[in-house]
Amino acid sequence: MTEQTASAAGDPAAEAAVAFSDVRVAFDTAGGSLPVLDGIDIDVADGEFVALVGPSGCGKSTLLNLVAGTVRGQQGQTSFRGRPVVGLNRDVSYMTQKDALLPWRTVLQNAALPLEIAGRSKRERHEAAVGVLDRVGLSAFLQYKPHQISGGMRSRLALAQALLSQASVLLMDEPFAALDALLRVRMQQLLADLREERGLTVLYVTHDLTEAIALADRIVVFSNRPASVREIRTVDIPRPRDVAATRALPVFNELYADLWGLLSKELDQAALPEKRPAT
Ligand SMILES: Nc1ncnc2c1ncn2[C@@H]1O[C@H](COP(=O)(O)OP(=O)(O)OP(=O)(O)O)[C@@H](O)[C@H]1O
Repeated sequence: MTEQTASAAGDPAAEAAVAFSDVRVAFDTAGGSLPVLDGIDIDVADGEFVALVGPSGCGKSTLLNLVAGTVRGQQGQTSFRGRPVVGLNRDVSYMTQKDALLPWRTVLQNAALPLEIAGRSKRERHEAAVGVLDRVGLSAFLQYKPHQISGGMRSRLALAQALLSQASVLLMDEPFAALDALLRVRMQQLLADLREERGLTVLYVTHDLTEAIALADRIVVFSNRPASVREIRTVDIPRPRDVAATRALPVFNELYADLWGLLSKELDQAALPEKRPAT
């Protein structure tokens, strides 16, 4: 299952929706230069779902920021559909850890925003937004403002917004972390279904290995910061998937144990200095 290159098949450069080539990123901080990404090489094929897992703070969100064009590396290249990302990338939909809902707009108006920006008619916007809000379970809250709904509802609204954008590439940073277990599985299923329907490419950061296995075609495991690609695993579960049912598959347990072992090793290494006996 291990792959040395991150391309799914064939010529990666020709197929890649997103490509990181020897990307290095360091941030200037009060304490000096903080190396975050260390020579990242990953190709994400068009229509592929790639989950990014790794220790907290290793640089996963930074990787999404490179694709969104809000961060630039000091070395290497991040490409989007064959072209280097040099400024804000408006061809992706980015669901960040903190939602960007407009407080003065209703749930319906927030959801429809991407369609408004795309110049769709009022009627078209309304119909599409109502349909997706229904699928995320918010149809009873169309006229509410963001501060009037719960954290979990806000993240479902942010998901609706992302799904209503016409972008074919979704960047998702722990999008379902605020949801309870049952709702999380339902939203994962919705994402999996829409991904099949629309052939979406998804780059998905998560700390939840269950979620990574249930949704992804491949899972990239990162090292501690500065992050390098530790391993890439292919998820050999046929699609379309019934998200909840994936957990009962033998391959699920095997992969979970494998990923858990890889991540535990990283955490152990990060903890090494504290493990040394006091002298
Ligand atoms: N703009 C910035 N300026 C300075 N440091 C930054 C900046 N953005 C991120 N960092 C630092 O870079 C490191 C990696 O951050 P990042 O958010 O990419 O990690 P992550 O793997 O997504 O973390 P988590 O899993 O906890 O969400 C962290 O130490 C963070 O403090």
